[in-house]
Order: sequence, then structure tokens, then C-alpha cells
Amino acid sequence: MNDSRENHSTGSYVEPRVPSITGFGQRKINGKPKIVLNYSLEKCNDNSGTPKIDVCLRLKPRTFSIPSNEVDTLTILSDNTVACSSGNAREDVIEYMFSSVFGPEVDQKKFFDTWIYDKVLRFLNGNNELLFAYGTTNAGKTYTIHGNLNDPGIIPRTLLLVFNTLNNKLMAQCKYKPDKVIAAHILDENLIKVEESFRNNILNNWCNEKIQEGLKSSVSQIDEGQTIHSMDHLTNNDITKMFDLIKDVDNVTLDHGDVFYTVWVSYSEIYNESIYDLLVTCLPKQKRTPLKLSLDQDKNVYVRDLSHVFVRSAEEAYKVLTFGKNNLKIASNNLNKCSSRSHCIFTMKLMRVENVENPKTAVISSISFCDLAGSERLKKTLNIGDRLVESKNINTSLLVLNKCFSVLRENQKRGENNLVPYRESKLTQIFQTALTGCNKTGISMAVNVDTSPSLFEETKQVLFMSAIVRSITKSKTKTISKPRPSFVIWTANNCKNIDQTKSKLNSINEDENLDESNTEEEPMISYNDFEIRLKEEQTKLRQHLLSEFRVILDRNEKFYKEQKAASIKNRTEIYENKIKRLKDFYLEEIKERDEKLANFQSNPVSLNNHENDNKSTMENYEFRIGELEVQNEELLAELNALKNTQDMRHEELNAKNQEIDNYKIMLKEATTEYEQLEAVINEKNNRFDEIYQYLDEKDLEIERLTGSLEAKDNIITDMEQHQEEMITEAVEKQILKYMDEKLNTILSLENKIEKLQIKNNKYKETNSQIFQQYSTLRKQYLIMSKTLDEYKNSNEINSKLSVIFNYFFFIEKDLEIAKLQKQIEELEFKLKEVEVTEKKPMTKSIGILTDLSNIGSPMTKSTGILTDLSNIGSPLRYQTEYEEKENKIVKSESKSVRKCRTAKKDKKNLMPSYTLDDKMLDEAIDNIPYSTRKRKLFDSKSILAESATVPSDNILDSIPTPSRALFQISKLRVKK
Ligand SMILES: Nc1ncnc2c1ncn2[C@@H]1O[C@H](COP(=O)(O)OP(=O)(O)OP(=O)(O)O)[C@@H](O)[C@H]1O
Repeated sequence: MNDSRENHSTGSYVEPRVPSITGFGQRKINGKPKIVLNYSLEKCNDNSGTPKIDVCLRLKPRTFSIPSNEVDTLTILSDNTVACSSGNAREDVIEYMFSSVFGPEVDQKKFFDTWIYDKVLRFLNGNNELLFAYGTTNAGKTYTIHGNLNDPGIIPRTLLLVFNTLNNKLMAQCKYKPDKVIAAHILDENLIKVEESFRNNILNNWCNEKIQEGLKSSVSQIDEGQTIHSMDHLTNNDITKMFDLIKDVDNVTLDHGDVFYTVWVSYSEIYNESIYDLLVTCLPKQKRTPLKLSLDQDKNVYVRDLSHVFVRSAEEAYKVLTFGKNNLKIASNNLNKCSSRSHCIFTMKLMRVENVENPKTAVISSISFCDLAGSERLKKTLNIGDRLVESKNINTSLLVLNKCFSVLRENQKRGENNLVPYRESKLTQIFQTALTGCNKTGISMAVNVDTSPSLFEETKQVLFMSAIVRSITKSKTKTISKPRPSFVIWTANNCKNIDQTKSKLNSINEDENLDESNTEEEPMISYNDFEIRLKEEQTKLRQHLLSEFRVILDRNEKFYKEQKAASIKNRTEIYENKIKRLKDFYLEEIKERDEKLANFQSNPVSLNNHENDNKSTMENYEFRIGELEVQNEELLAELNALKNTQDMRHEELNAKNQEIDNYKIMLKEATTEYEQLEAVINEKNNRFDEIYQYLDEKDLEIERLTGSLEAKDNIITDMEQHQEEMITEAVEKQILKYMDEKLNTILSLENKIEKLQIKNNKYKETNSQIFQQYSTLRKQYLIMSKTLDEYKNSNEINSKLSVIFNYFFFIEKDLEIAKLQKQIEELEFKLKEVEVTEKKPMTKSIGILTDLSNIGSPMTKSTGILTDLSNIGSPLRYQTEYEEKENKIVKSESKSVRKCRTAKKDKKNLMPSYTLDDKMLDEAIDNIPYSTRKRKLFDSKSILAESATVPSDNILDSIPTPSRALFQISKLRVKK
């Protein structure tokens, strides 16, 4: 929609806007302002994808540039939409959409927190970020990037956030240094020294400068609100104060494990289409050496030999930046006192190293801030000489940047693959890798605009470009080339590095005219076949260059042809229109005059009446004609100017055609070479495809193995659970079994106790029987003693006889007592035996019981049982009771036995000399005649027992010895 109109409004240095006269005939005279274009909204909806580039708009406060009576050219409609109008009611109003719109009231902190903070976090997490500040001159780009001492911009805030976050994880020594895009060096002692001295050189230089300046800043009284441009105006104190102002930045915690970080910064500028290292100082009047661009093995573009300085704090990094600013090209123009004359790029590289002592892997991320020089209108900046050349270069590089974005957008829109003209300017070439999306760089663009009506055209152009940038969406299709992993490639140290750094230190700049393709250093890891690869890369590069040349030539040729045709057509139309309008106008005027003349001739009275009027009308007409003639002359002058411009364009076109012809010749030569190389490239491509396929297969295998590993892990977890359950079950079973065993033991013990009780009862019975027997014997003994007394008292002879009888009776009784005694001894022995045999199981059972009581909680059951057992009355108690009773019996027994024994002993003592042996006794008895009563007495012991009385102990003393008894008996026998 309205494409032609858009084209008209997008005039620029190379593609001139249609001269203002064009608008003359096209202006709407009446009617309300009409929204004619919602480019961004419309295009984004078309594509319905996420914008690839995060584009925000920042408006400069009007107090700085616009007189209060002028109307802003931009109106903020919402958080992300603005309307653009010249303030002229007849002009169209155009709406533009951005990711965010920051009004003039938004300060640096809010801008940083809202738009930059997340990007810095992504950088800290290993992503690459690229931030552009884009806009017309004096629109506030440098202010946004650097800010001032009162309100620092995004770089100081980023530095503070980064160093506050890394804090104690920063390496003290610069042992590891990033190289190219994803490579890195491990520096040896010498290289570390060189790096340190380069760094100190910059930092000390900074301090010396301060001393020399004698705190110049305080004297020079720099405006604190002025954008910071170089260290000449800064002191250490200023920097500390500035960082103090922003120290309340929200810090973050990184969870990357046991890693350490190093931070390196670089600062470069693209001035007049050459790249310069801002951290390298030149001797006075010495020409600066431009740096070359190179490709690494992954075709990532990098600036060869650009210095990187190791920094340990935000302050140090900022000092390095301000040191670089000293070398920056700035100049004053009609619009900006300190206008940037170059595009400058400040880059911070973060290197995350794992296993610091012996690093195998590391991750490098970078964040670049590109402060683009402002697009300029020569008419307004009034630049001449060097400034004019700078302006042209600035505008050209910005134009190429715009072209790149336009081609990217068109390619996406039409599904084409037209070559993007990155190589047409150094600016686009440097960021080619980021813009193509090869290393997954997050690109952001802060569009700064000055809402002054005098800059309406420029602002409109900037907004239009921003809309195109924003309409480029993230590609959903898979890229053909696989992105490399984010790990760095450790490259070998070589003397070249030392030399390069030394040369920087000595500020000796050699003009190295190296071929861009011949720059690679030999990597140590993964690329042993580097040399072969290098050749391949060279071939590829040539091929790439050839194809790019061809496309550029074709496109340029086509572009200029179209431009020429369109321009001629436009101009023809414009001039035809203009001539026609002028013709019509004058015809109308003549017609009116003729009419009036005719009226006057037909009515002479009115001629008199209106003579004076006509006079004045004529005067007016004459004046008007004069005006128109002047206007006509002006227009003719403008026409001539335009013709001149057209001629200039023709000349330019011819020059370009000449250039194209030259390119064509080059192309022809290159085509031949290209065809030869194509075969080799195809072969290599096939090889790469195979490798990628192989890698894919390996990836799949790893995925499969990871899957099976997970499955096995699950099985092991299940098995472990099962095992645990089984162990618990087994333990429970064992406890139950043990309890059962113990219960059985208790039951068997109970049985034994019962049996013991029975035995005990039996013994008690036996004991009482023995006691009864003993009592009977005692009774008999007492009876016999009584009888013996009676005998003694009644008849002496009888008593003497009875003594003899008793003597034998006693002998018999002694035998009986001995027998009983033996029985008792046997019983005692048996009792002891029982005691011994029963005590053993008892002790055993006591042990078992103790064991049982020692068993823990699962034995509560057995504890119950034990309590029951203790209530039963232990077998030991029975035993003790039994023993006590037994002892009593034995005691009482032994008393009587002892008595008997004593008596027997006494008897023995009494009758030692009267010992009667059996033979003598038998002989004595034999001598007693059978007929006698006495002999009967000897024959019938039972009769004797019945009639005999047991002699008392004192009676025994008077008992005669057997020999005496025999003697007395014999005497008796003689007497009779
Ligand atoms: N948002 C803002 N708040 C306060 N002052 C601002 C703001 N934006 C710009 N300025 C002031 O406007 C002036 C010009 O800004 P600056 O130098 O940043 O412009 P520029 O876009 O970088 O210009 P050039 O492209 O010419 O270098 C400075 O004095 C700056 O302090």
C-alpha cells in the first residue's frame, strides 16, 4: 500500500528524495489529517513472527532543541506506538510501532532497567548481545550509550552490573584470553606479563594524565550534564562518584558451578570506512593503522589484531573506555557541538572457565555497544572539507546498513535468497555474523529521535528504517549450517601474539597488508587437519567473494538502471505537470482579463465608474505578474539546479557503469577460478554433510543411550525398594522366629519347673517318710530305754542279763542307725546331685531369661512372659525353700545322729579294753546250755526286743564289759 508514496518520502544521500516541488501538486488542500500508513503494524501482522531485532524508540527532551512555540513531530500513542506528523494539517500522519517507546521524561536508570537489564543477564549467561544506538545527528545516541556524570548511560550501568555479579568469581590473573570469535589462548608467564604491562600502560596513562591535568576537570568546570566524551575531563573521583550514583543496581547470582571468569574489553571505531583500534595510541602526526577484517574457521567475522584489555573492575573497564575516547573522532557541526564522526564499538568479552587449573572447556560471550554516527543532512550540518567527507562516509555506511535490513526483509517477505550487501561497508561487514544470526547474537536497536520539526524529514526516514528493521522476524526454518557449540577452542600461543602486543605497547603501527583469508592460527584441539581446512576455507572464501561480486554487480546494475528510468520518468512527469499547471494558470488569467476587457468595451459608463478600480486592479495584476515571473524564474532556476543534479547523477551513473564494467571483467576471471574450485567445494560440502550426518547419528545414539540409562536407573531404584522391603520382611521373620524359639524355651522351662516341683514334692515326701521312720526309731529307742530302766529297777540279775541283751540290742540298733545314716547320706548325696543337675539348667534358663530381657521393643511380648514367669515363683525359690527345709531336717537329724555317734564314741571310749570279738562272743554263747532261759534269750532276739527297754546314757556307764558279763555268767553257771 502506498509504496510510491513511501518511496518518495525515503530520500537519502544516494537515493535522493523527490524535490519539494513534487509535493506541490500532490498536496491535499482540504480535509483532515489521514493515517495513510501503519507500516510496522501492518508488516508485523503480515509476518506474524517474533521480531528478530528488538527495536525501541527514545525521544530526546524538547527543551534541548525545540523552541516552545513549535509542535513536536512525534506523539506517543501508547507504550509502543508513536504517530509522526510534520505538524502541518495537510500532511499525512504515520504510525510506527516499536517494542517499547521511551518518552523524553524517561531517565537513564529507567531506560537501563526496562530495556537493557535482561540483555546483560543473557550476556552473563553466555549469550552474545549487540546493541546499536541509531538516529539522526544530535538525537541522543551517545547520551544513551555513555550518558553523563549525573546520569550515566548504559555502558557504565552494564559494567557495574557485570562486575557486581561476578564479584568473587573473577580471576586475579589474565591467564586466559579470548581470541577471534570463539577461540581462546592460555597465556604463559611471558604473555601474562605483556598483557599486564599493556593494561597498566593504559591505566597508568590515565592516571598520569590526571596528574598532568592537575585535576583539570574541576578547573575546566565541565558541564556535568554534558555527554562524556573523553578522559580529559574526568578524574578518579568523578568516576567513583558516578559509580556511587548507580550502585543500587539489582545484582544477580549466577549458578554456573565451580567456574571462574575473566573480562576483557576492546574499543574500536569505523572512521571513513576504516577500522581503528582506539586503545592504541599513536605518536603525534603518525598515521593510524587501519585494522583488517578476518574470518575465523566458522566464517565468523572479527577484527584482526584488535586489542583486548584485561579488566578487574567496573572502574578499570570504564577508565579503559575513556582512554579510548581520547582517540575517538569527534567534531563540532551546526547541530551538535560534540558530534561523533565515526561509528564506535565498545565490546566486553566474558570468558567462563571451568576447572581453572587445567581447563578443558570455556564459554565466551560478548556484549557490544555500537554508537552509530548520526545520519546527516549536509544542508543542515553545513559541513565542508573533512567534515563533508566524514558525512558522506557516515551516510554511505548507514545507507548500506539500511539496504542490508531492507534486503533481509524482502528476502523474508518474498521467500527469496538475494545476497545481503554486508560487504559494501565496514559497519555491516563487522556485524555480518550477528546480522546473519550465525552465532545466535541478540540484536537490539535503540532509535533516538529529536522531535524538532526542523528535523522532521530525517526523523521520518529514521522511523521508516526502524519499521523495516522491526519487521524482520526470526526465521522459523532450520538453518543449513549447524551452529558451533558455545565452547571455545583453545589455540596455541605463538610469538605472533607477543609481537603484536609488544608492538601495541610501543605504539609502533605497521601496515600489515595481509590477505583476509590468510589469517588463521593453528588451533590445538579438534583441528589437527587445520592446513587442509585452511585451503578449503580459502577456496570457500573465494567462492563466496565471487558470488557476492556477481550478485552485487547485477543488483547495482539493475538498481541504477531502475533508478535512472524512474528518475527520468518522474522528472518528465513533474515538469510536464508543472508546465501544464503554469499554462493553465496563465490561460485562466488571460481569459479573466479578456473577459474584463470585453465587459469594459461593452459598458463604457462602468469604465468611467470603475476607471480608478481598474487602475488599481491593473496595478495588482502587474504586481502579480511580476511575482509570477519571479516565481517562474525561481522555478526555472530550481529546474536548472535539478537538471544539474540530474547531470551529476548521470555522471555518477556513468562512473558506476564504468565500475560495473571493471567488475564484470574481474568477474569473468573469477568465474573461471570459481568453476575449478566448485568441484573441490562440492566434495568438501559432501564431507561436511557426512560429518554432520555422523554427528546427528551420534546425537541420536546418545539420546537413545540416555533413555536406556534412565530406564535402567528406574529399574535399579525399583529393585532397591524391593530389596529394602525384603530385608524388612526377613528381619521381622527372624525376630518372630527368635521370639517363637524363646517362647518354646520358656515353655520347656515351665515344663521343667513343673517337673522339678513334682520331684521336689517327691523328695519332700521321701524326707517326711525318713523323718517318720526316724521318729518311730526314736520312739522305739525311748521305749527301749524305759524298759531297760524298769528291768534295772526290778531285778538286778535280770537287769544285768538285760544289759547283756541290751548290749547286743544296741549293737543291732547301732547297725540299724548306721544303715539309716547311710540312707540319709545317700539321700543327701542324691539331693546334692539333684541340686547340681537341676542347677545347671536353672542357670542356663536364667541366662536365656536375661538375654530375652535384653532384647528390644519387639520383645514386649516376652517381657510380658517374663513378668508372668517372675510371678510364677522361680524354680530357684522352690529350690531354696526345699534346701532350707532339708537343712532343717538334716540339722535335726544330725542332732540325733550326732547324739548316737557321740554315744557310740563314748561307748567305744568306755570299753576299749573289753572289746569282744564275734568269735569270743559266739564261744561264750555256745557255752550257755541250750536248755537254759538265757540261751533262749540269745536265740530269740525278737522276744528280747519286745521285752527290752532302751538303757539310758548314764546306765550304759555301769554296763559291764562283755568279758565281765561272760565271767559273771560263768560264775552264775558254776553256782547253779
Ligand atoms: N534523553 C536526553 N536527556 C538529556 N539530554 C539529552 C538526551 N538526549 C540527548 N541529550 C543531549 O543532547 C545533546 C546531543 O546528544 P548526543 O551527543 O548524544 O547526540 P548524538 O545522537 O550522539 O549526536 P551525533 O550523532 O552527532 O554524535 C547532548 O548534549 C546530550 O546531553
